[in-house]
Amino acid sequence: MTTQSAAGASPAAPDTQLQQLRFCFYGAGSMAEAVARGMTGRKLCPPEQIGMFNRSGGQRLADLRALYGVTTAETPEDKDRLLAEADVVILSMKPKDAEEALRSVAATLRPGQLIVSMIAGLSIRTIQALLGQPLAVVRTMPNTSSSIGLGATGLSFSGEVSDEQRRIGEQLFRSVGMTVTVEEPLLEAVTGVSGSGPAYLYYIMESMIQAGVELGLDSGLARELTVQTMLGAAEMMRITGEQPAELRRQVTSPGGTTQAAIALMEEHGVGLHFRQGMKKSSQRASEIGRDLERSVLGD
Ligand SMILES: NC(=O)C1=CN([C@@H]2O[C@H](COP(=O)(O)OP(=O)(O)OC[C@H]3O[C@@H](n4cnc5c(N)ncnc54)[C@H](OP(=O)(O)O)[C@@H]3O)[C@@H](O)[C@H]2O)C=CC1
Ligand SMILES: O=C(O)[C@@H]1CCC=N1
Repeated sequence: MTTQSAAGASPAAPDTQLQQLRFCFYGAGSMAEAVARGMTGRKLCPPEQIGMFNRSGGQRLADLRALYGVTTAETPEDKDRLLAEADVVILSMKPKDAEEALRSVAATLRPGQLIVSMIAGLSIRTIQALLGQPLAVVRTMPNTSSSIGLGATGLSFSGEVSDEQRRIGEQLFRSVGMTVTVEEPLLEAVTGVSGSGPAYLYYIMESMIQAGVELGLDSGLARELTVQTMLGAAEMMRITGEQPAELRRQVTSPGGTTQAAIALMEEHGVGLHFRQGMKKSSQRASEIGRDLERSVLGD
């Protein structure tokens, strides 16, 4: 029943068509910066063709200009111009700000522009209702690793998206990592796995470093060992194609140290609670989407 496909284990080469396009990030926070940094790092298009604005302006926009060479806007007129001139508008505000933000630009956007949303939970149907017209929408769930070209992004397309626009959406996120295409309802699962995913791994690494220090290691050393271990384990899975259970078996000597650690973790339900936490992220995305849909569409 679902379309699920993956592309781009490593970022795609710059695309000549994307070089011509104008992008506008509506919202200039962590996620907008992560994708813009990936785009400029990969030379997806000349940096001045990437527009960005936020609510508060000031130092944040000055920093983004200095770091990435992007174009920013502070006045309502300049924001409107960036939006109106963009081929691709990337919605990058928090879900709580989306309703007001989208309604306020409904009259500025026009058919032919591609709307890319990174907003957790917000459905294509709700976006189109807020914009007051059935514009072409790519709903996505990226993650912060896009900033170094190692993102993982789930994509879903509205019926209005042309083949050309679909390619633009895919290439945009392939330029900052790998992409998977799924039916829209599965974007909540992508949120639980890879959208929130970097935070789980940072959380594990925080614990590993803390335990290393409690065991007597210098904190810098504990950090280096932890990072290399995480990198090595991820690369082992990628390069060997082995199941993680098999790779874990290879580390675990009967009656040895790893077995003692895993047995204690299992006894305390670490794996179970980890899975429950991931499902909670996905459920939360659904709740956010339902609340917005109810507020906008009254469903
Ligand atoms: N962070 C992550 O790891 C991921 C986030 N997402 C999604 O990305 C979106 C952005 O998240 P994140 O970057 O973390 O959030 P941030 O809070 O870092 O950034 C939100 C940005 O939106 C701006 N904004 C809000 N309202 C308006 C408005 N009316 N006009 C102009 N700008 C506005 C804010 O401006 P100001 O600061 O001036 O108020 C800020 O620049 C969210 O919807 C989230 O669900 C998706 C995947 C991963
Ligand atoms: O925490 C959040 O709501 C966002 C969406 C996925 C990652 N961060």
